[in-house]
Amino acid sequence: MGEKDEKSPDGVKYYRLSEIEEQNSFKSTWIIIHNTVYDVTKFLEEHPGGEEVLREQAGGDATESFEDVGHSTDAREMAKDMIIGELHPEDRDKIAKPELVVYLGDSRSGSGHCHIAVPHLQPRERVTSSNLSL
Ligand code: HEM
Repeated sequence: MGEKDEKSPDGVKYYRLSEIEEQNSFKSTWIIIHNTVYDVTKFLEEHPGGEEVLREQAGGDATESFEDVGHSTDAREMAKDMIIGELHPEDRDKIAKPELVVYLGDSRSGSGHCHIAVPHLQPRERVTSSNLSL
């Protein structure tokens, strides 16, 4: 069945983003965290953070919200049981967001801002005032 049955060399199931986006209902709720696909349908009611926050991310990329909460090691272990596969490599760019947007005011133009998006920085490499030299 073509793309739907694609597997990586080590047998991991790949899902296309379009398939994942359809799993956003009570019957089936999938979320993506770090390109891994989780089926959280049965976990919704048990989630200590509530089912609403998971629903909001249903069918899409929840990496940022998941990391913003600072989930415990226990939570990460729990999540492993819900893994059903991975986001297809060709679709990964579609959910990649710039990690940092720098706003530089330009007093000469007077018209406001210069936006520089810096893509593909991993969270642990997030630029802070201590390692950013302007
Ligand atoms: C498979 C995915 C997930 C698992 C297994 C999981 C599990 C947990 C667990 C065990 C806790 C209790 C605190 C801790 O141990 O860190 C928790 C708290 C929380 N989770 Fe998740 N979570 C998941 C995804 C998410 C996502 C995607 C969001 C946001 C959209 C989220 C939002 C929260 C919030 C806000 C709390 C804090 C509740 C509080 O401190 O009162 N979680 N989660």
